[in-house]
Amino acid sequence: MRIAAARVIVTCPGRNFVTLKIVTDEGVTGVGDATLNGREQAVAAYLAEHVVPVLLGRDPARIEDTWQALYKGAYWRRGPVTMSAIAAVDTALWDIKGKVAGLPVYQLLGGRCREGVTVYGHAAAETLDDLLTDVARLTDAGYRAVRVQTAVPGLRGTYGVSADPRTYEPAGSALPAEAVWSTPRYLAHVPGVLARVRAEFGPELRLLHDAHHRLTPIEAAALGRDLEPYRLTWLEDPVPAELQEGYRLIRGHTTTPLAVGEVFNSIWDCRRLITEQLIDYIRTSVVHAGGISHLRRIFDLASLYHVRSGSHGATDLSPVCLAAALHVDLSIPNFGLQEYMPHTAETDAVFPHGYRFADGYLHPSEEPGLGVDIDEELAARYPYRPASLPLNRLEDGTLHSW
Ligand SMILES: O=C(O)C(=O)C[C@H](O)[C@H](O)CO
Repeated sequence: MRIAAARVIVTCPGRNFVTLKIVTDEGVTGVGDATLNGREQAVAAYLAEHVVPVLLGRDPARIEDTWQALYKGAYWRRGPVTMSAIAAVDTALWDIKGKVAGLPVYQLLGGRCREGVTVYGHAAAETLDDLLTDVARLTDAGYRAVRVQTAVPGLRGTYGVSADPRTYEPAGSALPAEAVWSTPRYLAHVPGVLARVRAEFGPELRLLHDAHHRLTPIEAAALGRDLEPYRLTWLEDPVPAELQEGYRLIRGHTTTPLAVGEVFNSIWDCRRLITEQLIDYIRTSVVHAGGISHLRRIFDLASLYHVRSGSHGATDLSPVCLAAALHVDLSIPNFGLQEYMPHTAETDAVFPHGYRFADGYLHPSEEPGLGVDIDEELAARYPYRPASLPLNRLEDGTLHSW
């Protein structure tokens, strides 16, 4: 069997997604997500110009060899654009392999390690009372783990809080919108929020919080300490992760578990944090960390060091990525949690899929392959719309991490 065609499909059913569809000379197809929020066209061009020509005529069964060819063959290794493009190819080839074998991909990865994939949902609101209502919405729906974000009084545009709590769309305008940030206000506000949610919902509900790369290590250490009484499952992205020594400093001061990795692209970004046991959850995703093959490699390394998976799963990762993530989640020994934000009805229609949510768990499709596809005709009705992630400024105007 040979790869006969590979199509790059950019569509915007409410938000932009980039999908690669590989077609073999025997008519078997596979799909892979290549969406990089706010930089979609860079990956689309990388795929169309530099990857598709290399794929044509290759044996689709040679997944690892193709991965190595794209990684080593570029010479310019790693980075989000390259690794998202490689991810799309890798994911599509696993999809094809599953279809050819007549098995869901998780069976090819070693089979089930659990009955379902525990997911966490997102509760977010402007006020504490509305937040409690939103957490209740999720627990009523069966979620066992909830990420909790609120607006910080006095600040415009706090991360994670949108007008409609059921949607999360940070890339809301063609050019970057600007939000305002104050670490002192945030640090004064958040512990009270978690205290109230814990008091209201009791000890069983797993609670998470995302600082979204905004703190310094010592600020994060103080927050981690303040949050200890509320027994978080994790504090996410406490500091920008370029300076990984920062995690040692945080670790030295708090037992609040730490999660990071959604912006990481390769095992090399994760190695130190994992092998020095500076984190508890690694949040790399299929789409941004080189596909199913490379994600497995990262999670295998993590398993040696008591680090569990906690894959990124915001709505800017397409249903193709989520479907693939579930096959990985089901088959690894050190699964932790999977992030889950349901996509809109328009997105779900463009990406028909067989995964389903029940009682706090997601279950992958039992169809051969990944159990997800793209309806190309429908996708063509939603042309690309430029959309940028926001900027964040301190109250005095200084640019800060968003
Ligand atoms: O899901 C999360 O934890 C995020 O932080 C989501 C990111 O802001 C989002 O994927 C950026 O595109």
